[in-house]
Amino acid sequence: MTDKVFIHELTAFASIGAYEWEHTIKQKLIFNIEMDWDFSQAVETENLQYCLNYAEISQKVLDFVESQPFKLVETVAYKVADLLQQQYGIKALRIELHKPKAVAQASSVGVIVERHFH
Ligand SMILES: Nc1nc2c(c(=O)[nH]1)N=C([C@H](O)[C@@H](O)CO)CN2
Repeated sequence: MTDKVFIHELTAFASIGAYEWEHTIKQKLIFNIEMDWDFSQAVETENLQYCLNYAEISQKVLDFVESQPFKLVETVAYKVADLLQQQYGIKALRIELHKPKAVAQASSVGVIVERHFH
């Protein structure tokens, strides 16, 4: 059995792009994040302290992504995965990162990173 906490369509405005002109603007990045987490202690105690707090993680990701420039979406996805693993001890996660305006003819483009740390 695997329990998961998810965050869908978390939207950041970031300095992101491979080209110099992209760093004169902010662009939208949208995250779908899924994180493995055993719910049993939280369910036994009904205590938020044993949860993977989706509100706290959402803010952590936004603060990280919006506070510094990045060139590639791959880098953002890798660094967010590392951040979540290191700060919360998440054992497995999946990050889907969209840069929706990057290709005019596509509704969205981006990358998917999956990690299994155990
Ligand atoms: N795989 C990737 N392809 C592209 C990226 C990227 O980060 N990863 N970035 C760009 C440009 O920044 C683009 O979004 C702006 O035109 C192109 N391809």
